[in-house]
Amino acid sequence: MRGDRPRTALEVAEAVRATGGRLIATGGCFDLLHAGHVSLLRRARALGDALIVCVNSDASVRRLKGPGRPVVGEPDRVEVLRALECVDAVAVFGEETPAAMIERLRPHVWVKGGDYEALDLPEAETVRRVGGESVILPRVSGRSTTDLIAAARAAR
Ligand SMILES: Nc1ncnc2c1ncn2[C@@H]1O[C@H](COP(=O)(O)OP(=O)(O)OP(=O)(O)O)[C@@H](O)[C@H]1O
Ligand SMILES: O=P(O)(O)O[C@@H]1O[C@H]([C@H](O)CO)[C@@H](O)[C@H](O)[C@@H]1O
Repeated sequence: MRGDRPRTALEVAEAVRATGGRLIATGGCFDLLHAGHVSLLRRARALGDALIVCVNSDASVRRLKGPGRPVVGEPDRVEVLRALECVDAVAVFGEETPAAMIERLRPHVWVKGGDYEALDLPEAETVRRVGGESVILPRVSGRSTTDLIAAARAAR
C-alpha cells in the first residue's frame, strides 16, 4: 500500500537516497498511454528501487508534437501514470528538455526508449553531471501514440 497521499517526486528521490537505493527516472509526453509505454516503465522500474516519471506539460507537448497535441491533458496523463504499480512518482516539467528536472532529482539512471541514442540525448550531459547514467531500452514494435491517433481518426 503506498498510502493515500501520492509522494512528490522529490520526496521519493530523497527517500531512495536516504536508504542507499538506486533511483530510476524517465521522461516523456506519455500522451494516450499504450502497451509500449507500460513495457518501458516496467523495465525501467526493474533497474532500481523507485521510478520517477518526468512528464511534459501540455504547452511543452504542444511545442514538441504539434498544435493538435496532447490529446490527453496534463492532469489525466499524470493520473494514468500514477495508477501504474511500477511508477512511484510523477513530476511535470514545462521546459523543452527534462534537464532542469534531472538536476533536481539526480537519478542514478535515466531511461528512454529505443527511438533515442543515449549519447544524442540533450539531457545526457546533465545526467552525467549529477552522477547518473543514461540507458536506452528497446521499444515494443508497432506501438505509438501517433499510430493510435491515426487509427482513431480512421475509425470515425
Ligand atoms: N513502442 C514503445 N516501446 C517502448 N518504449 C516506447 C514506445 N513508444 C514510446 N516509447 C518510449 O516512451 C517514452 C515516451 O514516448 P512518447 O510519449 O513520445 O511515445 P510515442 O508513442 O512515441 O508518442 P508519439 O507517437 O506521439 O511520438 C519515450 O522514452 C519513448 O522512447
Ligand atoms: O515522449 P518523448 O517524445 O520521448 O519526450 C521527449 O523526450 C525528449 C528526450 O528526452 C530527448 O531530450 C525530451 O527532450 C522532451 O522534453 C520530451 O520529454
